[in-house]
Amino acid sequence: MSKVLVSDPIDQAGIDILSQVATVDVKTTLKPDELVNIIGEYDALMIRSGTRVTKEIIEAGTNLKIIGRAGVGVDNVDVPAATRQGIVVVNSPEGNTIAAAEHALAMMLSLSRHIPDANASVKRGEWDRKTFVGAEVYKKTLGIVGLGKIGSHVAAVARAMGMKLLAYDPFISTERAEQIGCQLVDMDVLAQQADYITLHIPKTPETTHLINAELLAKMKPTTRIINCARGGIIDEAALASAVKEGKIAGAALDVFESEPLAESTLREVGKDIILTPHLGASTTEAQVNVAIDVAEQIRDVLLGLPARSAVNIPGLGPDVLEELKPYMQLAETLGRLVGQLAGGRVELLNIRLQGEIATNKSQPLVVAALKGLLHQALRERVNYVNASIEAKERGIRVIETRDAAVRDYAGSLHLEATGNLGTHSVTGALLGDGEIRLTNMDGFPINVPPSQHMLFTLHRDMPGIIGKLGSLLGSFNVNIASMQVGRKIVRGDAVMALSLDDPLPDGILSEITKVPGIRDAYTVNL
Ligand SMILES: NC(=O)c1ccc[n+]([C@@H]2O[C@H](COP(=O)([O-])OP(=O)(O)OC[C@H]3O[C@@H](n4cnc5c(N)ncnc54)[C@H](O)[C@@H]3O)[C@@H](O)[C@H]2O)c1
Ligand SMILES: O=C(O)CC[C@@H](O)C(=O)O
Repeated sequence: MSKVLVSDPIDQAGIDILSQVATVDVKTTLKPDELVNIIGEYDALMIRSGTRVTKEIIEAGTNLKIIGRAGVGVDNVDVPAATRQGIVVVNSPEGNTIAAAEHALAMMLSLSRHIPDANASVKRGEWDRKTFVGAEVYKKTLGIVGLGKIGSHVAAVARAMGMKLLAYDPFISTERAEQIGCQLVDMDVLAQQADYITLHIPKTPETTHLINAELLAKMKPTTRIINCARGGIIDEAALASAVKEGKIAGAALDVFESEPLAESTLREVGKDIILTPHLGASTTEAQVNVAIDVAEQIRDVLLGLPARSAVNIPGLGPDVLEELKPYMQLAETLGRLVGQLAGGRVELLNIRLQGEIATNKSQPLVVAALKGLLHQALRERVNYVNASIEAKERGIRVIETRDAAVRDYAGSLHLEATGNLGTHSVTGALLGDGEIRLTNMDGFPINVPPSQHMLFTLHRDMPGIIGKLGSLLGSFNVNIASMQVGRKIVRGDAVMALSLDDPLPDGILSEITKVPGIRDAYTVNL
């Protein structure tokens, strides 16, 4: 049975799902060196934001197949190191969207009305109404930095509260922003005009210290900033000075450059800075959502199925996976087949996507074909995560073409592999019931389902050849399950595709090519 380590507090709903397929150990107080020492035992690791999954931990995780982040941000995982080792990294892109958006809105209102300090003063026995005079958000301008899932929900609620909306997001179209009721502007305009600025972007090299002393200097003295995205997007020292010196009115922060927040000038500023301990996703609802979402993906990967929200499988989002899932198996099967037909060292793989799969969302099919192609050499070491890297490192050139006009099946794939032993090609399609059909081999039309053990021959189409091959296989105690001949012209060249109940014994291929008329024979195990 597989073993899963849960190293941060995760809702029981997630543990229950994992327990269906694995032994689950919940250890939420491990120090980094303790995690390095035990991670080798586990097939999967499930975390929240508390565990930092470093390269050292990943390298010690020799059995790891998947790291599941119960939340959005994967900045606490060394994703390149995981990719290199073929470990899938998944997250829950939507499970805590509402929770994080509502926390940002709560922070905005709390900051405007001094709720945390007013509450503390009443609890101290005071009744001070002068100190806590606030500001309204109605008719004020909210500048949203990052108009993704959380930013869009914040926009919808803020609009309903009567706020005017500006947004900065270089990756969002003007039409999309207008749909949400936002005017797209550049960061400087947003900084100069907004009364409230809320951040909903990932932390990347481009966004680190996006809010710095220079930008703070452009803001109005009445501006308030909310950060429920990631620590480090704001230069904390510059922010603390700007609020202290009255250059801006205040800030509400849920996330910090280093967490837990150590000694910091942010604590010294008083009622105009509100701090919460990374609570954006901490609602009962969000924790159930993310736990279920990520646990289901870990379960699927441990069962050999693809994950719907893998962050390190190029192009494979949930919507794409839904559409391409049936074709992934086809691509991998054809990759395995053509790799074994080509034998030796493959240098070039031509992939043609035909019919309904000839779209620009087809990159996962290329990855699946490469995974199949490399299976012979790498076995279980190759997977959807590292197939492209492994192919590149082996010097395999990949050429991808698309032809939507081919309509003999709804969608079909044609793979041609060229290596030091020659060139071979296969085509395959899916039938209406999802069954795979091999429809062409080396240019000869066939119509056979793939099977575990197969034999292909290239021969001259002449009487008696099938009988001789059958007798030869019989003499080696190999049972034929099905057989089909594909030819272009009568008595010309032909291929034979045989499904066998047993693997071919060593040495039989050279006997097969001694049969008069048979030029070549290839054994394939799928
Ligand atoms: N505080 C919490 O507990 C909590 C909870 C959930 C999410 N988060 C964080 O909130 C952030 C947003 O999450 P989301 O689900 O909305 O993500 P998302 O991917 O849906 O949206 C992010 C948006 O940022 C934009 N963006 C990327 N780089 C940018 C740049 N350089 N400048 C401006 N915009 C840029 C993208 O185009 C995208 O629209 C993430 O950092 C996530 O980790 C925090
Ligand atoms: O795990 C958490 O509580 C925080 C999650 C949040 O930061 C996220 O990026 O999803």
